[in-house]
This record gives sequence, C-alpha cells and structure tokens, in this order.
Amino acid sequence: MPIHEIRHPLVRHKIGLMREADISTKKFRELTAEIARLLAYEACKDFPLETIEIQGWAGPVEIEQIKGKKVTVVPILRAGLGMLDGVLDMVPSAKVSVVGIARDEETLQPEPYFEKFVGQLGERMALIIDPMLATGGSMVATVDMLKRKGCTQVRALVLVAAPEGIALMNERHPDVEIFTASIDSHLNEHGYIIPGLGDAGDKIFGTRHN
Ligand SMILES: O=P(O)(O)OC[C@H]1O[C@H](OP(=O)(O)OP(=O)(O)O)[C@H](O)[C@@H]1O
Ligand SMILES: O=c1cc[nH]c(=O)[nH]1
Ligand SMILES: [Mg+2]
Repeated sequence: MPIHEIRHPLVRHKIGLMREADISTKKFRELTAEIARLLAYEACKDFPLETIEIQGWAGPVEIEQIKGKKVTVVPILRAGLGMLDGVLDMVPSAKVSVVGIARDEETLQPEPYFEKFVGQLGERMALIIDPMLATGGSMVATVDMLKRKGCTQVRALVLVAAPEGIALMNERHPDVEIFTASIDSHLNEHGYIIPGLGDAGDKIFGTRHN
C-alpha cells in the first residue's frame, strides 16, 4: 500500500503550527482546512486529462480538462468535517458521502453510528478524510463500508498517521493509498498519536477532552 508523506515545505510548516499545545480553535480549524487543500491537490495528481477545443480570446484554443473523474469525498464524523471545505475547494464538483464513527475510548474499537452514501459508488473514487489515523480502526471500518457498497477506488487523506494505523491499513486494505502531512512516532497507552495533535475532534469542535 503506498503511503505518501507530503514533504512540501508549506505542509511541514503548517503541520508544525498545529502541534502547539494552546492553539486556538480558530487557528486549528484554519490549518486543518489549508492542509486538507494541499493533501487533496496531491491525491488528485494522477487524474486523467483530456484535450478539448474552446473559443479563446484570440480564436479556438485547445485546453486540458479532467476526464470525467467522478469523486465522492467521505468525511468521517466528526473530525473529518474539518477537512471538508478545504477538499471541496480543490474538487468542487465532488459529491459528499458521510460516515459517522466514534472510537470507544476504552477498547479503541470503532463504533459506526451513521452512514449516508451517494449513489453509484462503483463509478466513483472515494476520498476519505479524517485528521487522524491512529490504530486505523475507524479508517478500516470506513473502507469496509465503502467496499460493501461497491466502491473499488479509495484514497485516504489524513493530517497525521501513526505507524500502527498504517500497518493495519496495509494488512486489511493494501489497495488504499494514504496521503498524509506527517507519519508520526507511535501511539501512547490511550491510543493517541505521539507527538500528534491531541484530540482533533475536540479541537475542531471546541469540545473538551476529559
Ligand atoms: O485510528 P483510530 O484509532 O480509529 O482513531 C482515529 C479516529 O479517532 C478520532 O475520532 P473520534 O472517534 O475521537 O471521533 P470524533 O471525530 O467525533 O472526535 C479521529 O478523528 C479518527 O476518526
Ligand atoms: O491522537 C489521536 C488519536 C485519535 N483521535 C484523535 O483525535 N487524536
Ligand atoms: Mg475525537
């Protein structure tokens, strides 16, 4: 499974800013959206193009356009919503499917509570978005759901990925390419990524983690 850690200086800089302990909700949201745009840019870099002719200012001109690529963006509630606007800035005609999964804080197992998929998933590339790939359980569960609905092309965009989550995805869904701003060190005893960002959902929504 290819894992793409985006080493671009803008991405390195922005993910570094997100690690500040007392970052404001506003700043965390803004940086989440900015990095989401850059990850989407990378994740779409091999989309096929076709040449068409249009009327330009000086007469007919050949231009390139993306060749009929159908995309559904799939935010994993809640935290994935923080990346949605940024990704849609880059892929404005994409449809949006939504998956709700809450990780049980004791067992760290994913607990799905909602799903709403757009039609004809077999014809679309799914771009799953979630800031954190920790144990990988939530991402694996989301890919399981998409594949059950007939989706065959899946990519995942995460701000930070832990080696443990990458390994689980590699085992369960080796066909899914992952685009991340950072592969971090490890998970702590509570399943949080170190150094990580803390609780991304709480930071985006302004709730407090106990
Ligand atoms: O890789 P995993 O071990 O499954 O953990 C990662 C998941 O945990 C977080 O969501 P959380 O369940 O806290 O829900 P939230 O987005 O509502 O805060 C995060 O946004 C991922 O979805
Ligand atoms: O580090 C982590 C792990 C799971 N969920 C988060 O929000 N952060
Ligand atoms: Mg959370």
